[in-house]
Amino acid sequence: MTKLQVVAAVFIRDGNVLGCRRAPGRVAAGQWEFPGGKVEPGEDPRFALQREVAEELGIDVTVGDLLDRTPTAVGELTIDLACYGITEYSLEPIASSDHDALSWFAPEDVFAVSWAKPDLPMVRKIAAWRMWRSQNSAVSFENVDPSRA
Ligand SMILES: Nc1nc2c([nH]c(=O)n2[C@H]2C[C@H](O)[C@@H](COP(=O)(O)OP(=O)(O)OP(=O)(O)O)O2)c(=O)[nH]1
Repeated sequence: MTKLQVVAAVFIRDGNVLGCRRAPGRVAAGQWEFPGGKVEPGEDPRFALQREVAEELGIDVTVGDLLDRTPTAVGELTIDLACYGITEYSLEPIASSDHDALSWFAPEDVFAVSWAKPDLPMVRKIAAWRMWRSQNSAVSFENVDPSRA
């Protein structure tokens, strides 16, 4: 089975998380995911994520912690998806070359849309951040502890 190493960016703004809808004509069009893409052979995953985000969203980011890494079988492929928190970004993401919609989701609203299957472990963690936020005034990377999700 072919394994694809894919990296994805979890942006947080005011406690909301950025989701992107794959544009018509792309693999898995219409599904929601995080910005990112495939790691090239021999490439550092964090560097790959910076490169993909720059290509797709046209912005520079600082890549923080690995929040989730789960391999998922999708047809004949295994998607080895690693999701990293983005700690700083040069500009607000507003448009993407690969997506036809960008939206910020509160943790309690993440399941309002249909996510790509490999993204579900990360999305479940985000949904669990609601409990964490209810004990704290705001969610941010400074006070989200991924081990609690
Ligand atoms: N970018 C991204 N891809 C994801 C996610 N979840 C998921 O299953 N995928 C899948 C879709 C694709 O099969 C693969 C990544 O492909 P891509 O098309 O985004 O990557 P890329 O920009 O490097 O590809 P390409 O257009 O250069 O061929 O991983 C996700 O959250 N973000």
